[in-house]
Amino acid sequence: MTGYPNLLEPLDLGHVVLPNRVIMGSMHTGLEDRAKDLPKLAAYFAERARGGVGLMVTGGYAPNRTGWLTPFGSKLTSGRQAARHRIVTDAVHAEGGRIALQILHAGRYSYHPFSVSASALKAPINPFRPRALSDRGVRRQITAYVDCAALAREAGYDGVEIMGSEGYFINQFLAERTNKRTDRWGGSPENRRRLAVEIVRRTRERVGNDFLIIYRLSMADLVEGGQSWDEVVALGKEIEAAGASIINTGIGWHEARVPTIVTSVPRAAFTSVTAAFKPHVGIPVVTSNRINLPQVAEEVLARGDADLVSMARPFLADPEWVLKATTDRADEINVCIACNQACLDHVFAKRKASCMVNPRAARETELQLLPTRRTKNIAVVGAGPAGLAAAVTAAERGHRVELFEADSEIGGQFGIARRIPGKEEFAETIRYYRRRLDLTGVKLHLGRRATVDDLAGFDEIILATGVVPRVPAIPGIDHPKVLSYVDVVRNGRPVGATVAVIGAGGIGVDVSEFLTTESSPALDLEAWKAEWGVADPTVAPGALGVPRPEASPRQVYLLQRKAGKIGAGLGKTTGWVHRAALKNKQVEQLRGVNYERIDDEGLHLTFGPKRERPRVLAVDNVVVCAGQEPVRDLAEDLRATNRPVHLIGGADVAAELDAKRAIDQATRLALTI
Ligand SMILES: Cc1cc2nc3c(=O)[nH]c(=O)nc-3n(C[C@H](O)[C@H](O)[C@H](O)COP(=O)(O)OP(=O)(O)OC[C@H]3O[C@@H](n4cnc5c(N)ncnc54)[C@H](O)[C@@H]3O)c2cc1C
Ligand SMILES: Cc1cc2nc3c(=O)[nH]c(=O)nc-3n(C[C@H](O)[C@H](O)[C@H](O)COP(=O)(O)O)c2cc1C
Ligand code: SF4
Repeated sequence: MTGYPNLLEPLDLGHVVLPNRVIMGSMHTGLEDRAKDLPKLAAYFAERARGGVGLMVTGGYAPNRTGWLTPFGSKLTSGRQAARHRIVTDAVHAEGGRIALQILHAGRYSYHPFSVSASALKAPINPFRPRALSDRGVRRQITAYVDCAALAREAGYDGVEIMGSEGYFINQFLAERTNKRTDRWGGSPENRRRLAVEIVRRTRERVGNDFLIIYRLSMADLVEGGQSWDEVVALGKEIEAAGASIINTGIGWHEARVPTIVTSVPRAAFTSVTAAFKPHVGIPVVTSNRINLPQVAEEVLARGDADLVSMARPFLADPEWVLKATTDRADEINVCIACNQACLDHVFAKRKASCMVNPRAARETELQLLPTRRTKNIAVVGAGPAGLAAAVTAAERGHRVELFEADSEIGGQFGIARRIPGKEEFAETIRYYRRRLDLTGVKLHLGRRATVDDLAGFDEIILATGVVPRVPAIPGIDHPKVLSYVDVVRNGRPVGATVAVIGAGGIGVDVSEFLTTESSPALDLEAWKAEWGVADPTVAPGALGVPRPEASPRQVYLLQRKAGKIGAGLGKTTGWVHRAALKNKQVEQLRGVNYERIDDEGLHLTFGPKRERPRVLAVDNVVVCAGQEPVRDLAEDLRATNRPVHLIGGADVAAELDAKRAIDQATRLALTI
């Protein structure tokens, strides 16, 4: 018996028994879009089925061209396409798994000029204005859903998930915000619900009773004009009566200005919403978002918040999540740290999704971990993310690996990142690697700055020596009030009440959050809800309240030379959250500045190419976050002795917030060395 009795309890759904309470939530990876990628998708899902997840849901497939999220994206509209999906469903079934296909009609979120919706109202996040559907047009969309579900059945899927949340087509009919119709598809709440209910009812009629219909129901829209709680509950009841097997939780429309999945969102932040909904229906209810560890999932289920938990990104990070939980190896789980860097940010950039902490995700056929044919003695220098990934992967393949780390702890800059409020999850990656070092038998030398002599006798030398903060050439940069981000965040050097942060890249943004936050809202759900204005959905429509951020203990100025926006290099899904957080904390952002000098008076600035508008910021401290320099001394020394070296991670390319590249590069090297 493991410590997760609720999580691992089977669920009898009549015609099928799920072996546990874990669903892998829907994620569009980009492998759905082309037939030639289906074998890769099959390998991706098969690996996760082997890992023991109870039920998986594919990324969204449009039921017709108008519902396409992007032109030539994923859709399931013909028998020929359905036949090709057999490779996916057979692979999953061969591993003893179950898989449902998600039907997602994007409505006004469709990124093409032929989009349709309830009304001709443009979404704030899409330049294309949709066409309002006629009555016949609405009926044709319903038929498309039903046909798509029938094709999914023909393709061997165990069910479908009807995507009714996140602001997509069905939501656009449900909410007053986007449905201004006066016919039988709009006006009253009953009329607005008609589309969703008809889709489920007619799908059940068509597919029969031995096929799962999951309905993803938006329980908290998090936008003005969203559904009231009474409407949410009434919808749930009607969806159940129409024949759904399971109701899944959807949180927040894409256009909402409340973060719902980034790393600063507390774990299991929205399960109370599912808990409020669950008593109103008799079918099993799934909860979702930011559940990443077995103990978190277990607590959610033990509290009775839901019958099942859906985890999406955690299965990118670790396909064996369930297997490890079941076999008392939770400490071996590679935890999703909710960075979005290789998954959602890739999808938004029209790249195929993967995972920062698991570069093999959705690359299973390409990046295979095969035992080495010739065991080598390998030295890895530096136990940051790059060195750790290289060391454990090489050792897992059968090499003898020694890892040298100058610091007294492993983790490199992740040891700094984890101290940023809202980035505590980064500690999980360090924990994961610590465990994997033990399991793979890597010989770790902590507190040992490797020298050329230490590296004699190894067949291969991998240098992952990382970076050091760059010191900009500003007059007065050696003034005692000047500190580096390492001094402040890692070494805990005292900082005064007014501070200027030089450099508004990812680290400058993080340091500003560090300086303006006393206790991390990510660890305090109520404080986080207050900061972002997340209210009780049973009282406030759409769960929208008034944001009330805690006052900052400091006045912080965040400065950059460039005129563009702060944190411009941050991902699309995370950058806006950081910018909004800094605004909440009244961090003054100054762009297009020239740093003239630093002295007892403070930081002297001018603005623009003509060095105009001189201004002195009378600050107690200046914290420098002005980029990094690669640490390559050892590489140069080794090359001078004609020893070949592999340079990886920050030591190879000193870019900010670049762990994704570092881990990917390290893993690929170790898989071939
Ligand atoms: C505040 C902060 C927030 C961040 N947030 C993110 C984020 O959200 N996303 C992201 O992708 N990245 C983020 N990063 C950057 C990320 O941490 C780095 O890109 C990543 O750590 C680079 O990995 P690395 O292994 O190449 O180098 P490092 O992490 O710099 O590790 C290098 C290691 O080598 C050791 N070393 C150096 N020389 C020797 C020697 N001669 N012998 C032995 N050991 C040696 C060092 O002590 C160090 O531990 C953040 C960084 C900071 C500081
Ligand atoms: C790369 C990516 C793609 C996604 N695509 C879909 C999708 O096609 N349909 C959907 O309902 N949700 C999609 N989601 C949202 C997830 O299903 C889930 O709600 C979200 O990631 C939060 O859960 P998690 O914290 O367990 O990842 C996607 C999420 C990610 C990260
Ligand atoms: S890239 Fe980041 S958010 Fe996405 S699955 Fe991996 S760890 Fe999680």
